[in-house]
Parts: sequence; C-alpha cells; structure tokens
Amino acid sequence: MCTRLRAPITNTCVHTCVCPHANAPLRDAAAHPVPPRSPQALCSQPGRPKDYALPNASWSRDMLDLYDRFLAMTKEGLWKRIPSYNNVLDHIPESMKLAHEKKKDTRLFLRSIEAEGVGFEYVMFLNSSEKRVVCLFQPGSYLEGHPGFAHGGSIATIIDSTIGSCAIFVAGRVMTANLSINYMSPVPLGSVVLVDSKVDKVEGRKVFLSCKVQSVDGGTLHAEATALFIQLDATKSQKQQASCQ
Ligand SMILES: CCCCC/C=C\C/C=C\C/C=C\C/C=C\CCCC(=O)SCCNC(=O)CCNC(=O)[C@H](O)C(C)(C)COP(=O)(O)OP(=O)(O)OC[C@H]1O[C@@H](n2cnc3c(N)ncnc32)[C@H](O)[C@@H]1OP(=O)(O)O
Repeated sequence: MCTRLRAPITNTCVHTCVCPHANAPLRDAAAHPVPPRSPQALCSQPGRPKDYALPNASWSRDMLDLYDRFLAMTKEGLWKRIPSYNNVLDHIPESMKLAHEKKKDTRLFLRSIEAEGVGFEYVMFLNSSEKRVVCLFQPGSYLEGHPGFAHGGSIATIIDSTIGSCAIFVAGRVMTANLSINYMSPVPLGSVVLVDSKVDKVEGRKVFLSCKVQSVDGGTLHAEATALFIQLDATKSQKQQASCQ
C-alpha cells in the first residue's frame, strides 16, 4: 500500500510505503519473545529496491518496541514511515530527477555497510503537519569512536540525514550549508536514540532547522544541533551540471 504525500511547500509528492505486514499490532513485549524478522519476510515488493528501514534480526528490543510505537502512530495518519534504500536516487521521484541523474554503482553513505547491525540501523518517520522528522537510531559496532561509544562523525551523519530529510520534505532538493552540533553525552554502541528534527523557519531558499538526540526514556540529552539547508536553485544547479558534463 503506498500513500502519496504532498510536501506542503514544494508540492512534491513523495511515495511513502507502509508495508501491510509491517503494521503488526503492538506486541506485549513481556508475553511474546521477539521473533527475528527480516525485511524480506516483512515487506518485499517485487521490482522495488530493498527497503532497509524495516526491522531485522539485529534490532534490539528497545528498537523494535519504539518502532512498533511509531508504526502504531502511522495508523492515525499524522506520521508516515520513510522508506530507506541504499541508493539516494531510489528516494527521488522520477519527476524530480535531473536529466543527467542515472543510477551508478554508488551507495548512500548510511547504507554503505551491508551487514546487519554493525553500521547505521535506523528508520525515519515524518510528521508533515509539524514539519518534523524523527529517526530511531541504533549505532552498530563499526561506528566506534571512543571505545564503546559512537564516533562523533556518525552522530553528525545521522543528524545531517535526519535534518536533511526534514528539509527535503519542506523544500525539495536541498544541501547542507551549515550544521552546528553540541555533544553533551556519548552514545553507547548498540543503544537506541531518538533523533528528533524540525523546521524552525524558512526564509526564501534558506531552511533553518534544529534537532535533539535523546535516549529512549528521554532521560539523557546526547546532542543538540542547528542547521541551515539551502534549497537548490534550479538554474544554478543546471548551470553547475552543464559545467561538469
Ligand atoms: C527530493 C524528495 C525525495 C525524498 C527524500 C526522502 C528522504 C531522504 C532519503 C535519502 C537521502 C539521504 C539523505 C538526504 C538528507 C540529507 C542530505 C545530506 C545533505 C548533505 O550532506 S549535502 C553535502 C554537504 N553540503 C555541501 O556540500 C554544500 C556545499 N555548498 C554549496 O553547494 C553551496 O554553498 C549552497 C548550495 C549551499 C549554496 O549555494 P547557492 O549558490 O545555491 O546559494 P548562495 O550562496 O547564493 O546562498 C543563498 C543564501 O544562503 C546564505 N548562505 C549560504 N551558505 C551559508 C552559510 N554557510 N551560513 C549562512 N548563510 C549561508 C547566503 O548568504 C544567501 O543568503 P541571502 O540570500 O540572504 O544573501
């Protein structure tokens, strides 16, 4: 089942697919052990690229419970799960692709580690009316910085991508012009954090956003960030594209 979602400002349609199987009813975690669930088992759509933003065997109980909570909220219609592929072009509707953009052997940075559970395990949910994207993030063991904790660059990456996805849904194609992060508490590898981003204001092509990275129980503020994204100027980017043909 796919619902077409109109981004409020740029009138872009973004397909968000809510997998019928993934709408599993909320589990009573104590009563039911967590069966390993692979994306293929949950939601494989023939001909579609693999959607990585679905539970897999590496997801902890915290991650699965949080996922179930947000998935339940998608039923009320305010929240939509954002599918996630390993090539950035798979996210862009054909109508928004630039003429020269053809799929090559590239990978979205966050999806560049194929093995489950050792890289960026994450799923994003969009609340279009609040201009907000929340990302459930479980950093894997290959993202280590200080022993046992996620590298600051991996935190910056998940923040940049969450805030960036929020900016995209409000302003279409954007690029990060400025990202400022305060790190308050290190994120343990394997833990689950909520990356909660929102648009604060839009001034012409400038989109100002903010973001907090918190523990699931809300008790720890790991980081907070502000960012400026610039909506790409079609003429400029085409000019740039022409120059690099
Ligand atoms: C499409 C819908 C699909 C739905 C997708 C759904 C989910 C997404 C899923 C997958 C995708 C995954 C991740 C996507 C999310 C995030 C993507 C990551 C984003 C990045 O990782 S991206 C890489 C890092 N990023 C760069 O590599 C940018 C390098 N940079 C430039 O490319 C230019 O710099 C640019 C384009 C930024 C601006 O260039 P430009 O020529 O277009 O605009 P210009 O310079 O005229 O600036 C206009 C006004 O912004 C002000 N301004 C500019 N920069 C400023 C700054 N730093 N501080 C304060 N003010 C600033 C000026 O002062 C002026 O202000 P004013 O108008 O008031 O004078």
